[in-house]
Amino acid sequence: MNKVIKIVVTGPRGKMGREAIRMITNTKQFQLVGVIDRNNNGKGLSEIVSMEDQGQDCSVFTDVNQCLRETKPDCLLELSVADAAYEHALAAIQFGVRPVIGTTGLSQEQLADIEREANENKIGCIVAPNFAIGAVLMMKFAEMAAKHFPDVEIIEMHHDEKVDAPSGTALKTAEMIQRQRQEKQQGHPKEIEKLSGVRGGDFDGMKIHSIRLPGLVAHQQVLFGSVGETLTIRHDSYNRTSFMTGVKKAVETVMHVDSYIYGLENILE
Ligand SMILES: NC(=O)C1=CN([C@@H]2O[C@H](COP(=O)(O)OP(=O)(O)OC[C@H]3O[C@@H](n4cnc5c(N)ncnc54)[C@H](O)[C@@H]3O)[C@@H](O)[C@H]2O)C=CC1
Ligand SMILES: O=C(O)C1=N[C@H](C(=O)O)C[C@H](O)C1
Repeated sequence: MNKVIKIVVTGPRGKMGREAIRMITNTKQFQLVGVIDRNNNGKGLSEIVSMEDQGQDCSVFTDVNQCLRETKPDCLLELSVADAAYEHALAAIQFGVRPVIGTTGLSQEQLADIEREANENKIGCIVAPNFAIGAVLMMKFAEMAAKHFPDVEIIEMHHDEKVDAPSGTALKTAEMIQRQRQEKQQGHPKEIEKLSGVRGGDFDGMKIHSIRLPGLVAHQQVLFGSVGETLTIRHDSYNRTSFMTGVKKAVETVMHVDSYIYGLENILE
């Protein structure tokens, strides 16, 4: 029989945190042993979130070190904000706890530190800018298309509570396209922005456009253009349950690896 995986969730009052707690509670081989919240140290989880459809209560911590010392988890599921995620991930690795990081907005330097610490300490760590299987396929398809279509623009659309722009998914998509695409500065060489920022952010000559509106969840279009044709690859997450298959897969997988992995595509068969 498989061993039960003991999990600490960060950001338990957040949109992803609440969904993840529901998934963990409904998964036999997972056990929620603690949560890390910005406030509410010493309270019970049931005092800070509605536990209607959830069976497992646990303690709330604000200090990551105290939480890891007292709860002794196998995995830290990070779903809060970038700077806290960095601190939580490094602390987890020091305690021998495997981080699964869904939080986006971490800098390249922060990710490089986490990668180095995980690899030096031989602790499995998975960073997944998007846990939705369809989003991972969208990125892979975009990477394939980029070999044939060097002209590309990325439009990502999210709810207006999102703090980081561009999204982690858009950045990861651009990185994957960059691996295949011939170097190219797109658009007219003498292009003039008459309104600042109107052509979007520049990633190695590719443009990324970020849209924020109430009503949206998480959506992205990758548009390729060539002579007389365009190709559009689009993914939509309509709710946060869409991310849970990937979260589950990442938590199960991180228990069997001893190094840093960036991107869910690297663990899907
Ligand atoms: N990888 C993926 O598939 C997905 C990633 N995300 C990312 O996950 C993160 C969370 O997203 P949401 O749940 O939508 O945001 P949210 O704003 O609803 O929740 C974030 C929570 O983190 C908490 N928090 C802030 N500082 C903290 C700290 N120091 N310690 C513990 N908790 C702290 C906040 O109080 C809040 O409850 C974001 O970075 C988002 O981009 C979101 C959806 C999918
Ligand atoms: O904040 C969100 O909502 C999401 N964040 C991730 C990102 O930045 O790519 C994943 C998904 O797009 C939802």
